[in-house]
Amino acid sequence: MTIRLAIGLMSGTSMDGIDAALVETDGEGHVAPRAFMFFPYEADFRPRLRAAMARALEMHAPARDPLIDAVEQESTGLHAMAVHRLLAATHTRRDEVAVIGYHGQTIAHRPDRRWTWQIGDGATLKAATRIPVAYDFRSADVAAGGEGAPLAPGYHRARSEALGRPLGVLNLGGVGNLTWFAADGRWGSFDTGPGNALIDDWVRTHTGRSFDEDGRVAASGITHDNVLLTLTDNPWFDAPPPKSLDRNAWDIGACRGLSPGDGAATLTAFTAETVRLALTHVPAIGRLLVTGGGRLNPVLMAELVRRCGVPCDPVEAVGWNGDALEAEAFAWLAVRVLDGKPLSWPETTGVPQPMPGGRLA
Ligand SMILES: Nc1ncnc2c1ncn2[C@@H]1O[C@H](COP(=O)(O)OP(=O)(O)OP(=O)(O)O)[C@@H](O)[C@H]1O
Ligand SMILES: CC(=O)N[C@H]1[C@@H]2OC[C@@H](O2)[C@@H](O)[C@@H]1O[C@H](C)C(=O)O
Repeated sequence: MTIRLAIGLMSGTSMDGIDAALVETDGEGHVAPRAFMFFPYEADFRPRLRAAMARALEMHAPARDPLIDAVEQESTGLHAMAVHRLLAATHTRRDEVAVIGYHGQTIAHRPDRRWTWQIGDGATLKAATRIPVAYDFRSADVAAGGEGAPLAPGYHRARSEALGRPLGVLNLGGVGNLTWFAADGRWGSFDTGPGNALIDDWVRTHTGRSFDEDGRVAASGITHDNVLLTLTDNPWFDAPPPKSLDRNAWDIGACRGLSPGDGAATLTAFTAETVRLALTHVPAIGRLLVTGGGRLNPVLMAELVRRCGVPCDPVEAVGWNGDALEAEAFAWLAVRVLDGKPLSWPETTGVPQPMPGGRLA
């Protein structure tokens, strides 16, 4: 097994910025995270990104578009800067890094139409950093009939091997996704529903802040069970996995007319309820380790425990870094791209066979 140094870059569906992780790994069970940095997007970049997303969702299939092209070039430049700053902060020479795993920014995800669209120009990032770049991680899976997401589960499996089973790893980013490991060795993954996306959208619309810091807005309100029922009364939750979601699959319309606090409380309860519904599709998992920004929201965590009826701990409880985990996953996946190994499995995305993927610049 070749052990390499890799950088993972994840700019997730929360659109808050770029997560950058430096990891030493063989793309299997050897994983030594070395460093993590977060580069928040400037406030004026986020509306441009949202506009690119809105444009992409109107399209029948990915196509060149001046607005999207401009946002892509800007985003690629920001990722190049993130790499340079990570290298400088960790005193790492670029020739020590075997590969960058460049996820890119998902602007639309339509596996039903057999496409998924992450903007980010791998060739430009390679030219700017002079490090090989693995990118376009999801297309091969979707083209083969998989969901194209989630892709971090292989990394969750590699990291959790020593932790025992059963176990669930829940990522609460913009969208939520669950990786489950049963006591008998079975495993699987799928998207659970909105993570923080609706809470963020509501709080931005009603308070102007970009997210509900420490769940304070939600804590000031009460959950409207009738609205919660409307939100959960959706056949998507009954559908068995595999399944995945576009960030904008749901919107905050059902909460129209509620006070800021009540809307935030109801949407926070909704996110937790979607996880309870997700658990009805999998064997008993015993414990949930929670990663992603949602683990920092105490109202959401309390709702999770109450509704799911299992202990829910931030991944820090087992020594992982919940801000870095998904970026680390793309470093690990990039090393697997170099080695031509599968990135997804029938259990994780529903792809017919274990599926290599990604492109190399
Ligand atoms: N202190 C906090 N209190 C409440 N919510 C928080 C806090 N910190 C972060 N968050 C939430 O976490 C979100 C960011 O989560 P994360 O960084 O995991 O998203 P992401 O990288 O876009 O994820 P993904 O790609 O998995 O969708 C923020 O938009 C916010 O909603
Ligand atoms: C299409 C896309 O970008 N999906 C993301 C999104 O954010 C969370 C959830 O939806 C997950 O399916 C995926 O990201 C994680 C990191 C993954 O692929 O594992």
